[in-house]
Amino acid sequence: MSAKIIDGKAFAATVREKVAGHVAHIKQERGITPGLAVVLVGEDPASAVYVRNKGKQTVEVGMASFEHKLAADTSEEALLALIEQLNADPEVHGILVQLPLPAHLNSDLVINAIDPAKDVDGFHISNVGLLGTGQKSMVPCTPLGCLMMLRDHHGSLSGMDAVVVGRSNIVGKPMAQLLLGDSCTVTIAHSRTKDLAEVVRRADIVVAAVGRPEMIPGDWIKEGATVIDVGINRVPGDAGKTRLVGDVDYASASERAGAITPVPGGVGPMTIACLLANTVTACCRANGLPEPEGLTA
Ligand SMILES: NC(=O)C1=CN([C@@H]2O[C@H](COP(=O)(O)OP(=O)(O)OC[C@H]3O[C@@H](n4cnc5c(N)ncnc54)[C@H](OP(=O)(O)O)[C@@H]3O)[C@@H](O)[C@H]2O)C=CC1
Ligand SMILES: Nc1nc(=O)c2c([nH]1)NC[C@@H]1CN(c3ccc(C(=O)N[C@@H](CCC(=O)O)C(=O)O)cc3)C=[N+]21
Repeated sequence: MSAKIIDGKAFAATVREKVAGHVAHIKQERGITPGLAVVLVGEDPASAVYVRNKGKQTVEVGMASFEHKLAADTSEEALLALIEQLNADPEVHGILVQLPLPAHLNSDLVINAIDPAKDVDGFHISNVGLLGTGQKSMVPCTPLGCLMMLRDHHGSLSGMDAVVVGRSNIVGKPMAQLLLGDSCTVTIAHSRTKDLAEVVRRADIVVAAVGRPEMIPGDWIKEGATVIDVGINRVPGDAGKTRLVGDVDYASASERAGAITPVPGGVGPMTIACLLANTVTACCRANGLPEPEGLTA
């Protein structure tokens, strides 16, 4: 079988179009411009690219973008003071602190200082708890984007066997919660999992979020399964350049899968689109406006 390619780039464009429609409506009805603040600490070039892309797309959908770039040696007190200021700023509806933070900063402390209502990453303990108990929350962008693509492809996910490879707080765990919420039978695998190949072979849905280039070979994929590849790994390419690959060996996996997301052009663009969607949702909730439909979990 040759897999259907799930085009995250095209899907993300439709999400951004919906977001732009809601933004225009909110501006017209209430004179409010949804605003997203992104905080970057340090000079990591890859993070700087993401932050620039986010800022550009934020402006493109009609929202206000506030970028705060802090030196790598910024103190915890200074970062917490900025977060306090953004929490209090009525023009800021969403706050994202780019991770990972430099090692001298306690990221749990920093994230939990964000007003949960403005926590568009969905990483604050309140949002994690709300998601885990099936209550309305801010849902982490990457898992939300994956869920949107899965629902679009399958309709209902009820009763499907889903395997999430990776158990990070930002991808693996919230992904598993969302799949459980959609009534999948969920397995979370990680570096200590015994016989990962056997676990992955059972799956109707495989979500790979490991951070190891092409570690999942095609022969682990059940015939016809849906593969969502979250991994973003930069590896040496031709002529001294680098290229991006996922956590799944795309060439062999697409021979067996029913559907698969590419890297680049899969989960990555959906992550940014969902960040914009969460910002509009946060703005609506903050202003007592009806929630945008089709943009939340
Ligand atoms: N497309 C997008 O928008 C995004 C992409 N990413 C990408 O997704 C990937 C994962 O990110 P993130 O969750 O933050 O990564 P983390 O490093 O936080 O987590 C990786 C997880 O993979 C598990 N793991 C590591 N090695 C193995 C192995 N050999 N077999 C099975 N499991 C293993 C780890 O297990 P253990 O817990 O036991 O150590 C851990 O749970 C990265 O490539 C990252 O760049 C991340 C965020 C957004
Ligand atoms: N607080 C926080 N929230 C995040 O959501 C967050 C973060 N920190 N730190 C880093 C990771 C990573 N991440 C990506 C977002 C978009 C692409 C993306 O758009 N990727 C493009 C390719 C981009 C390129 O060419 O480099 C694609 O896959 O097609 C990738 C990765 C968000 N993260």
